[in-house]
Amino acid sequence: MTAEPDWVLLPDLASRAVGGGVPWANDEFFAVRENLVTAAPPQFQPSTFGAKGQVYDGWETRRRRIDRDGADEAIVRLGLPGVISGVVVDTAFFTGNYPPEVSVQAVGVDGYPSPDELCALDWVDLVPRSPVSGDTRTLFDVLSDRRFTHVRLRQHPDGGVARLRVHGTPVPDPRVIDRTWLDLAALANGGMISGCSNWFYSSPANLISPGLAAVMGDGWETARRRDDGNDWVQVRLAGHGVVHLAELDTSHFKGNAPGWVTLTGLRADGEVELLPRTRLQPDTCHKFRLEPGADVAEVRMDILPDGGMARLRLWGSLTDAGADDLVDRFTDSLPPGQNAAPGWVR
Ligand SMILES: NC(=O)NC(NC(N)=O)C(=O)[O-]
Repeated sequence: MTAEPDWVLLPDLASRAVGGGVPWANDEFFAVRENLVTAAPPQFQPSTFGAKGQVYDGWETRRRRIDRDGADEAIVRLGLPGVISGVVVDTAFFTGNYPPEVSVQAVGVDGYPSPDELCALDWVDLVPRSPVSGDTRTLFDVLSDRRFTHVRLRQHPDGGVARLRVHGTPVPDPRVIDRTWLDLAALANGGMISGCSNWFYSSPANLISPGLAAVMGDGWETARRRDDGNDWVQVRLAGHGVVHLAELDTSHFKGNAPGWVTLTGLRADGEVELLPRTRLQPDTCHKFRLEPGADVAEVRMDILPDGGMARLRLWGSLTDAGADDLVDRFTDSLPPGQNAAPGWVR
């Protein structure tokens, strides 16, 4: 098996789990476009026929009879706009009906465009027209430092794709962030997982995803440890900030919540204790007020000894340097010539 690129560990910016959607497709005769961004892996049961044909967990168009050199297309709205490092086109279970070729384009747009307005925009090529196989995940590297809000998948000429995964780094819009009180860990605010001891069952990015976890699989869960160590996860905050309140949510982890937790701030000049060893209860959202102290850019959560957690929220404020950094990340990812100097919401 060949190793996958590091970017597959970056969050899926298109996933429904982070608010992604599919506002438009030119055709979805056999299977609806929304399946493209379903967070769960695709499933298939043979010989399940609905009114239109075999049921597929993906987006599937009809067989073209005119314009057989044309393409079918679907537009995906990223739940987390950001810089894209790679896309995965997954044709799982599409065997006699996958597209021989796909291409992917993207656009970065302000506001809330309608499907008609999106179709009329100038799209940038991310993946040129490229071959794919049936029932296969095909990974495409993307080289761009621009912030995109929407992605368009084209199937040449028609067929079915189970999932489109768009991996990258969220770049929040500072004009709609309150720098005096925000969740410094949240993906939506520019927080990122920067290290993790173990993600056997589920991804640590779930910890800092939007909303509540609906089931245990929506959180982060490690394998059972059989040594004397402990599991941990590290979060690079939205920017340098001071954390005032930690929200540690063990919802759905009933027989496998950690026994205890600590929070440690990581600074260039060493470590600072944010939360001393504290007992946790299963299936409970804990809120702990922290002594506001040193500003930190990264926080490590140690769970003792192992287990799982649904969400980690670190509420606080950005320092001036942290706020400047967030604005720079946004302006640096705008297209050339577009130098919006965003004002802060206070
Ligand atoms: N057996 C099929 O999958 N046939 C067709 N697709 C569906 N969904 O029935 C087709 O023509 O691609």
